[in-house]
Amino acid sequence: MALNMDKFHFGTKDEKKRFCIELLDSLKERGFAKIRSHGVFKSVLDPQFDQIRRFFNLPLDVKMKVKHPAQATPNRGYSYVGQENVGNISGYNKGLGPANTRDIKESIDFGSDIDDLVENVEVPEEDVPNFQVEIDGLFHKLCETQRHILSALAIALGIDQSHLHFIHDRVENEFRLLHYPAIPASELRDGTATRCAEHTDFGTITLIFQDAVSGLQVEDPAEPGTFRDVGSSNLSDLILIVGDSLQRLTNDTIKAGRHRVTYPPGVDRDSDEIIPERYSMAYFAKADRNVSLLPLKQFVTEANPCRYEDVTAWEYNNQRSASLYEG
Ligand SMILES: O=C(O)CCC(=O)C(=O)O
Ligand SMILES: [Fe+2]
Repeated sequence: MALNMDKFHFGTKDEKKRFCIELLDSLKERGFAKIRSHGVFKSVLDPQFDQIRRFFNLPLDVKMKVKHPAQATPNRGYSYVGQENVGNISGYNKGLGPANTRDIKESIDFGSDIDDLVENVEVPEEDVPNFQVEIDGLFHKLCETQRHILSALAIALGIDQSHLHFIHDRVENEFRLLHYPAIPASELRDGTATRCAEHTDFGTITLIFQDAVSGLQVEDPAEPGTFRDVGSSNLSDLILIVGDSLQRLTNDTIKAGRHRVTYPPGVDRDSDEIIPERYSMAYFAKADRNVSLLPLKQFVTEANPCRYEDVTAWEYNNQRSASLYEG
């Protein structure tokens, strides 16, 4: 069931509080939360998905004009199918070292226009008219939504909202558009290839929109190893997943949601059925690079001693990203 964010903005004091508690409960019980009325309207998302389709339908040599730079982070620009393999970190997460699963996806990443570490890689106007201006607009809109969600989580956790905002002050977030090409179901059968291998995200929170094909799955926190489908009956359902940085800051009070993208619900894995192409958008909120991810003092008690070492958001991000990219 989707939580209605109107209750947070316009509800009574009790309704607002209830929204915050239900949000936190959903993250703890299901590993994700689904949110409606989050401020990004269907009338914006529908044409945005069309624009994303236009970009990925361009010939490869045109997409390569905005290719991902050689350095792994921060993520900017276009990554071709096979360039990033999330499977390399699935094993890392479990302490097993790199795995060998290919991701069958292509993506393009953007940062904020005030990020002074790197320039944004911009899609030229002649390749997809209005693309960049709309992406920049959506980036800002999602940044606002992210701030409201952080406020709601702070209320539910009983911590200072302004502190969570302060550590995201420099907007060092990343916005990723993804295309998963159509493939025969049989290509995923032996496990050497997938759409996006299981992983946790590195930042604080991730906001995802997916098209009707679905295929996103989140691990059931109560049953590690069991992944459950997260369908989007409505294109504007926002799926919220917690990343490693927030798990660290809260000293495991909220755990990062392990997720992956695989067969859409209803596909017969033993057939040669073609899995339709899929498009999604993922907005990764990140703590400012210089912020320490040492657990906040409110979450460190005698019963729950500090579980993590002092590492900055940037150091952590780079440790995790190092194994992701091919070139
Ligand atoms: O495509 C999706 O729905 C999720 C993608 C994802 O998990 C990621 O890029 O980190
Ligand atoms: Fe992810």
